[in-house]
Amino acid sequence: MSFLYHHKLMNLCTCNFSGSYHQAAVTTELNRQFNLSTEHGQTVKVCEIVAVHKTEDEADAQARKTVLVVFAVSYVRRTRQHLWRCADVTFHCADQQICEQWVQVINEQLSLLTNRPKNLLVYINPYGGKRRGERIYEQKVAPVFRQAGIFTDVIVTERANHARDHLKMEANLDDYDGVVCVGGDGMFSEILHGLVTRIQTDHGVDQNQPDAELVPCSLRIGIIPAGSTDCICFATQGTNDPVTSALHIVVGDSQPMDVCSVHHNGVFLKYSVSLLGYGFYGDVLTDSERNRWLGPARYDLSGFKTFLSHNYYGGTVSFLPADDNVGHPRDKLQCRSGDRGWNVIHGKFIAINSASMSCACPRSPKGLSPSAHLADGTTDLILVRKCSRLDFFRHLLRHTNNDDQFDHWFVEVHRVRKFRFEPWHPDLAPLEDASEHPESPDLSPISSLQETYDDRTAESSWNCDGEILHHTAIQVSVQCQLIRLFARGIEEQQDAEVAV
Ligand SMILES: Nc1ncnc2c1ncn2[C@@H]1O[C@H](COP(=O)(O)OP(=O)(O)OP(=O)(O)O)[C@@H](O)[C@H]1O
Ligand SMILES: CCCCCCCCCCCCC/C=C/[C@@H](O)[C@H](CO)NC(=O)CCCCC
Ligand SMILES: [Ca+2]
Repeated sequence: MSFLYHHKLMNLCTCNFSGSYHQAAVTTELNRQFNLSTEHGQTVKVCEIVAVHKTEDEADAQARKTVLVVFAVSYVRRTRQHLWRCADVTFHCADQQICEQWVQVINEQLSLLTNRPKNLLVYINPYGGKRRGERIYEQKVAPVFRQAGIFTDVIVTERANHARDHLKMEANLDDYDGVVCVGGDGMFSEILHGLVTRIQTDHGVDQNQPDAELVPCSLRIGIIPAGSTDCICFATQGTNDPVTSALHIVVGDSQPMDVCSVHHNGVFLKYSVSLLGYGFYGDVLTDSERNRWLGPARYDLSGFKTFLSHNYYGGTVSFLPADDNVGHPRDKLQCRSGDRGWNVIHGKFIAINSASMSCACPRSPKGLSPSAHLADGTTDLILVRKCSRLDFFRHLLRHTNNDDQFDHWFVEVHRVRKFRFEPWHPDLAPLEDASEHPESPDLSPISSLQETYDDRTAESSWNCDGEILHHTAIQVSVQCQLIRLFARGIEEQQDAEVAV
């Protein structure tokens, strides 16, 4: 369709619109993004149109005692805090033919947007979060997909790992443009494992090889949040709202994302995209699994209990820093036993967290590592050393306000490509904890093995995106941009339009 033809059609339209609601003053761009603008100064990009359809405005026709031809454009309207809504703008015109031409042209323009999915495979976890997955999908998401003309095959899972196994072994992936997960981070993890494992199997890649070059997934994943934390959704969209997610899927957004592969002695354990946490977050998760019946509140209860128990764990962390992070001013680390770029730290830690994305969620809107990037091939390794309860409380509190949670003597953060962790075993424990912070008043160097023996026998577990890992000694490697989501990262707030 040529620019001239557009232009002619638009002129015709401006002449013929009745203008009762919105005048159609139209501007054009050559790159498929011709805009519809209303008298309110609002602009609708074609790439943000959900659907267009002819309708009848009977009430208005009766009031005016005339037959009006009407077409409605449903489009993405940005409201507050990254929320997207589907809004309608209605155009009236007296001429049936012009109206049909408009609908046809807009539909033609939409069909040129090849990034939009047409067929989706949807998995719903009916037991995630507050057990509202099915209702959320039927009431809020399915109508948006229907409106956008997207075909769906829907599977409501019957057991844990149903979705993972179906993707791994049964699903005919060629039939779909994407997979949609209705649930929380645990459900996302199932989809991730099913999809990544299937692709590697199809390409003959052995996931047990920590250095294997994994094949990226061509299918994008959409997340309809219906879980307890929904951190992957929140951190990639800025909100955990089902309609917003559905609209990001409809417009065909694409956000590449890093995935960490976790191995134990050369055996593949799990993938992680958000948090790998040993100590505090591992203990919170272990305790919370006993109280699943409490729903999302289980994390608050277990968080409180774990905070009170104030455990710390001995271990050795080794990591390979990302190139551009060498010499970071916040880096309090002096390289000890460097081995081809690896740094080694022995210590006692309240928490060891690896955040491959910000991990923003409603509990902590800026997340565990606010400036972590989604697709840069790195993960932020946060080491929280043994400190007083009050200090740890201050650190936690800073996740909820604007203060810098890394600005404590007992916290250090490194942007890394790989890391390893080895818990201390009594027979292997070093004689001295060489990495204790010298400025710390309550951390005098430990001189006797006996004094620390009890600490060193205790082990925590790893929280891997909300799942417990059954090994504590792990090797982690970031796989740059292994998957893509139907998301676009968090938009700058000034780009958002306020509702008219
Ligand atoms: N039909 C099912 N019956 C029981 N468990 C299921 C079923 N389908 C999926 N699961 C499991 O439920 C677990 C929790 O699901 P989900 O992540 O959706 O919710 P959540 O744990 O409440 O939220 P979050 O992970 O965001 O904290 C997942 O580990 C998933 O494997
Ligand atoms: C004094 C008030 C202090 C409040 C401090 C709050 C700090 C919250 C940081 C939240 C970080 C969430 C990281 C995301 C982890 C998810 O992969 C995982 C699965 O859904 N959720 C949890 O493990 C659940 C983790 C829940 C932790 C409480
Ligand atoms: Ca990253």
